[in-house]
Amino acid sequence: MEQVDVIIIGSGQGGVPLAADLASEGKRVVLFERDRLGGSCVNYGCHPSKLLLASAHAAARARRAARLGVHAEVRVDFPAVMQRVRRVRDQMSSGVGRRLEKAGVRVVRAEARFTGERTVEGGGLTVTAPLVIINTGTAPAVPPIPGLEGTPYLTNLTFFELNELPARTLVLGGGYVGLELGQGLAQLGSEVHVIEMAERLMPTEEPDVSEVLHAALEADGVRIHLGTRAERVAHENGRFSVALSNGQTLEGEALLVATGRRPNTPALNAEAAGIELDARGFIKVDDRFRTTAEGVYAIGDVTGQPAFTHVSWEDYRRLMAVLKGEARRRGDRVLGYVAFTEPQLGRAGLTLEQAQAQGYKARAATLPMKRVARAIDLDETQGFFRLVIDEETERILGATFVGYEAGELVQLIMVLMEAGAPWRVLEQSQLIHPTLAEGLPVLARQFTQ
Ligand SMILES: Cc1cc2nc3c(=O)[nH]c(=O)nc-3n(C[C@H](O)[C@H](O)[C@H](O)COP(=O)(O)OP(=O)(O)OC[C@H]3O[C@@H](n4cnc5c(N)ncnc54)[C@H](O)[C@@H]3O)c2cc1C
Ligand SMILES: NC(=O)c1ccc[n+]([C@@H]2O[C@H](COP(=O)([O-])OP(=O)(O)OC[C@H]3O[C@@H](n4cnc5c(N)ncnc54)[C@H](O)[C@@H]3O)[C@@H](O)[C@H]2O)c1
Repeated sequence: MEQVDVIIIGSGQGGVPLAADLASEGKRVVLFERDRLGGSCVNYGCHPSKLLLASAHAAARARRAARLGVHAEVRVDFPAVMQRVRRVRDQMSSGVGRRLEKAGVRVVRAEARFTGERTVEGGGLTVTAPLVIINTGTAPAVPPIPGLEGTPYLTNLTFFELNELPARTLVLGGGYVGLELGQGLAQLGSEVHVIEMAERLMPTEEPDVSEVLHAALEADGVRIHLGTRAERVAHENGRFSVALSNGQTLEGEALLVATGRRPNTPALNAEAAGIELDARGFIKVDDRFRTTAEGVYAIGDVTGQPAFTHVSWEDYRRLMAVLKGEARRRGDRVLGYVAFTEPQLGRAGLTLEQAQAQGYKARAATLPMKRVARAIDLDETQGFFRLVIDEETERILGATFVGYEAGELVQLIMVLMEAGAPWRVLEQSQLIHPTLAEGLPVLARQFTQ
């Protein structure tokens, strides 16, 4: 058995910079990765999906330009779209490999499992270290639908290998993955059906968010089936047929399963190292990323926190500070995220309902995008800006922006929240005309009434 200084399992968003920084400090670092370097975001998540959406949105915007008096004939070269997706993805993944190599990290391309306290085995190597960091992320959770197993259904792991645009695509799940990829495929020319078991799309978001996204997807030709589940799947002669609990049967050449995630912990043999998992199999950590085993830390999606790349990456910075003995914590940060649908959903902090449930004397103001001059200029008037404040402290508690490029704008609110600024800062700001951001002081002014 070899002794090293640090073992990292998984080359996810936090694991790679941690490995590189610690190795650059002169530590002997071994990193295990069983799949492609760079984790889900680079290979199967954020980037391949946003590369695909860049093409899809270009097609949709070109079609929408007719409303502005500009008529374009749109022809999608799907193989070229997918070649670009894979080319850029591969460049990003190779870049991760070069970064690790340059920093002097010893990369073991194999699945890792614990064999004892802070002792890990993989690829024929057994190593032990005083510090072990788990960054193993999540995998698609595939529901046990009769007939599904053994069919060539797609998940985010296989979707980006598509070479031909499916004439009809059935998407199971109307959450982030289902809506981004479902709308993207529709804009590229597939006939898309989204099947969601909840009564609305994006059921974890506010109801009027679901309404705007529902209308936008329908306008792109997506057919939406709510409050229904797939009960049986069959695949014959290259065609899927999915029997729904509402009695309908849908057919398609592709079936994308996007029904949520499960933690990558079964292979870890965590109990051998004294690492406790929660009831859903995520690794239990405290506010300093410590697992129940001394010297073993976990970061990123595998801890069951909101599953976003920037959260995992920020975990890396905070864990580095914790390891240096600084009084840094895991939880004291503003959570924001974006769904890259068209229009986008940009979220920061708490919704009104969440704030009230936490005991705040919360108040919300909403401004429809059709009252923002720039949105009218662009003919992009779907959606709204919503701000939630604490009436007692005047602090901003959260925001929901649905609209054109709303994901860029919501970050302005995140910075104000991080600074602890009161909503009056927004209200008093003279922002630039005509921009979308100019709507924000108008929104904040509602609190003066
Ligand atoms: C389709 C899709 C689109 C997304 N888009 C966005 C987006 O736009 N923005 C955003 O912020 N987030 C997005 N996400 C979420 C984002 O991808 C994750 O939150 C992010 O990758 C953080 O992951 P992580 O660092 O926890 O680990 P991951 O990136 O999941 O990496 C974990 C790594 O550990 C490896 N591993 C697992 N078990 C073992 C083992 N036993 N031994 C060795 N290696 C192991 C895995 O192979 C993997 O490479 C998207 C996700 C999906 C599925
Ligand atoms: N832009 C982004 O940042 C981005 C994009 C994609 C994914 N992600 C991350 O990845 C995570 C996973 O995304 P996801 O879309 O896989 O999960 P999700 O939890 O967002 O959505 C899954 C949806 O599937 C539905 N569902 C579950 N089982 C079903 C069934 N049997 N039949 C029909 N519907 C069913 C759920 O009600 C839910 O609406 C997200 O929560 C997010 O954290 C982020």
